[in-house]
Amino acid sequence: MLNSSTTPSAKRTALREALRGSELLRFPGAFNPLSAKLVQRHGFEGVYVSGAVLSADLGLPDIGLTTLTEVAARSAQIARVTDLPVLVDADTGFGEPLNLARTVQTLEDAGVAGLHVEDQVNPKRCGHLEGKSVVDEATAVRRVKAAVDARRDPDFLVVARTDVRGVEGLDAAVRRAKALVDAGADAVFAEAMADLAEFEAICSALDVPVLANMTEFGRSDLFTHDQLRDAGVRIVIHPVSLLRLAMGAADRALAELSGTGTLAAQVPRMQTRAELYDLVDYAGYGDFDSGVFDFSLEGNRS
Ligand SMILES: C[C@](O)(C(=O)O)[C@H](CC(=O)O)C(=O)O
Ligand SMILES: [Mg+2]
Repeated sequence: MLNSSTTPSAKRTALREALRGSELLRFPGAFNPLSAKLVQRHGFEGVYVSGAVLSADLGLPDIGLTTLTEVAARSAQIARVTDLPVLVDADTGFGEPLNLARTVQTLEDAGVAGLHVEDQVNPKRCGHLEGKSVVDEATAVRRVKAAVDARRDPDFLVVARTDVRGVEGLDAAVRRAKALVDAGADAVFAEAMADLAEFEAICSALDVPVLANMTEFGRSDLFTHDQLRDAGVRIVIHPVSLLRLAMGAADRALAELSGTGTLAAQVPRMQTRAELYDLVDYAGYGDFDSGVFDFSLEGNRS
């Protein structure tokens, strides 16, 4: 009922603990708090909050237009309803290193377990597109150092994302990643690796966990969890997948409604009222106060 049953600090500690093991941690991207609940229900290890989803949700392109306030507010709403650790896309940190320090503390206050900050030049773009550029090593290192130094909870996870692979190739990406680890990064987000061999190479070159991004319509093939685990990857995100699926379904349904005047044929594909009520735990509210949930769904169409 209401919120997560555990504290932000406990979620961070649990994530640290899980990263000390050897399992692959799977973080689907939630496009709202409700979908985060669904992610937890399906037994995943964490929830990802994607910048691409957050900006698309606001009807904006993913080019660094969203603000820290918007990202923190959405992240807090999502973190509040799940017991899972939440990892947030902090883009380039929302400013200079000092802003990045503030970003870390604001996201700590939002109750999330960690963030990733990338080494792209602002305005940033999707890491799987042409034409992105990266900052020099000193600037990238300063970003990560600022993030690491600013955190007050030592378990808050600072993931350094490097976009160097798509710009200068794998060797340069590995060199950049090593510099970011030396600067204190807890993990490395290896963006836009071309194939599994590249994931293997970067995983074996680093002694911190590596994150893989299985975004659709990107540069990397969609490897399975088994393939990624075997390559040494420790965290996988599916950042935009649920939004793409939901929007695809909404688009098709609207076309059908507009064309036929009814959604009756779509009903079998919908989340049912009972499923929705179960996910938001109406019953728990009824246990707390029987006056709140004293109706039955009997007699409703299923
Ligand atoms: C991971 C990512 O940063 C995101 O915002 O979700 C994007 C995803 C995408 O645009 O497909 C990325 O830059 O890869
Ligand atoms: Mg992003």
